[in-house]
Amino acid sequence: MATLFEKLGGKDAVDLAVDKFYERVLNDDRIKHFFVNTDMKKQRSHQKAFLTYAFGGSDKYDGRYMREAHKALVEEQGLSSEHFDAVAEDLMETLK
Ligand code: HEM
Repeated sequence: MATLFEKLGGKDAVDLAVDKFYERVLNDDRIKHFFVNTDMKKQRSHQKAFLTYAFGGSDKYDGRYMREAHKALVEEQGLSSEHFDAVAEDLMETLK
């Protein structure tokens, strides 16, 4: 049976969606400040690996766990659910 990853269009589709998504995030005044010290080349590649894994396109993900990856942002920069909602909205707009 085709995986969700294949149904969504595979690598090309995920790559394009992630690139467009971060373009939108970095222009979003509600959340762009969280990314000022982030290496966006690495970030895009981590996110592609994570989504490929989440959609069933690979069976391993070597990146950090989500809680660990965002711990300092929560504790030191006040990352909260309102920022999550902004990210979710940007993702929905990207996929329209
Ligand atoms: C469903 C929600 C989210 C997912 C799936 C997600 C996914 C990821 C992944 C895969 C990484 C890379 C982990 C690694 O380095 O191994 C990461 C890092 C990061 N995320 Fe998220 N994220 C989410 C929500 C958010 C939100 C709401 C924000 C802030 C508005 C955010 C800001 C960041 C930043 C700034 C980093 C890089 C941290 C660093 O530079 O070390 N994320 N995220």
